[in-house]
Amino acid sequence: MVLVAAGQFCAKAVFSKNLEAVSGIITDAAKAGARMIFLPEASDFIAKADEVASLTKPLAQNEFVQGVRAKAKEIGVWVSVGVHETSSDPKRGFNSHLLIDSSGDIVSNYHKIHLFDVDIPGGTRLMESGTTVPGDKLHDPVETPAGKLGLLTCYDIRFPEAAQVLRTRGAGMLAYPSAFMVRTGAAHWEILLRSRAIETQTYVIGAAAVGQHTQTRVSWGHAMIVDPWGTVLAQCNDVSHEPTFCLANVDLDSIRTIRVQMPVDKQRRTDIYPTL
Ligand SMILES: O=C(O)CNC(=O)[C@H](CS)NC(=O)CCC(=O)C(=O)O
Repeated sequence: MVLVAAGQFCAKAVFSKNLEAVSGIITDAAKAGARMIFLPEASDFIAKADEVASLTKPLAQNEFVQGVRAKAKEIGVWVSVGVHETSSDPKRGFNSHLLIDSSGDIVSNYHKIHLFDVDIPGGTRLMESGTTVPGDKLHDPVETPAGKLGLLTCYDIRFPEAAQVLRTRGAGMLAYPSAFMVRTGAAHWEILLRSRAIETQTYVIGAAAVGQHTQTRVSWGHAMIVDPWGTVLAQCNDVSHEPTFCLANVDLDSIRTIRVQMPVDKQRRTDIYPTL
């Protein structure tokens, strides 16, 4: 059994404030026994669309990233965290999901492949591709203290193929650092996390941004940890938008048991539909 934490807080446009918030989450979750701490998408900052390009930095010059790496090393925990990162396009950066080990080293850096370009009349309009370059690959799952972890991000959760590919490559746990809209979050967030967990028979960790980031930007929160049976083991509430986290145990034996009892991965009809 390995205790892990899913964090929730409200990032704003100031890196140092966001670093303070996640440092508190990392310290307190580690004190509670967590060995891996998952933080939301865009934890370094969430700002108005026209401010994103000027705030986005190379990882080496991002004081938020350097601060989280130092904290992970100081406390001796692994951290998954979403941040912005410059690309070769001066106007648009990557939406990066970093996995940092307990030495403070970045052991994987996944660039979100599905961008949130959505226009719901009377609801959400957000064009992520205006500020972001899509990634072009999925990375192999990484061996961590809580087993093999596959990295995805937020809107990627609507594309079950990506989860399935990581499961096929050995993932026992999938992390989706997120900043879901309130409207889509209320309707879909928990169902999507639980669906991916049930289909892939993996733990699914949804660290989540919460609350009012800018005048027009609000996130749903409800950070949660789901087990391979689809049970919500832990979740943060949306009553307070203060930095917080929820905790649950990852049990590698339970993954094995469920996969033996219901061997969906061996029962795919790839004679009828394509292998991913
Ligand atoms: O770029 C940033 O600052 C942070 N990125 C995000 O918040 C991204 C892109 S706008 N949000 C989502 O993907 C929400 C998905 C969602 O809400 C859904 O799938 O329903």
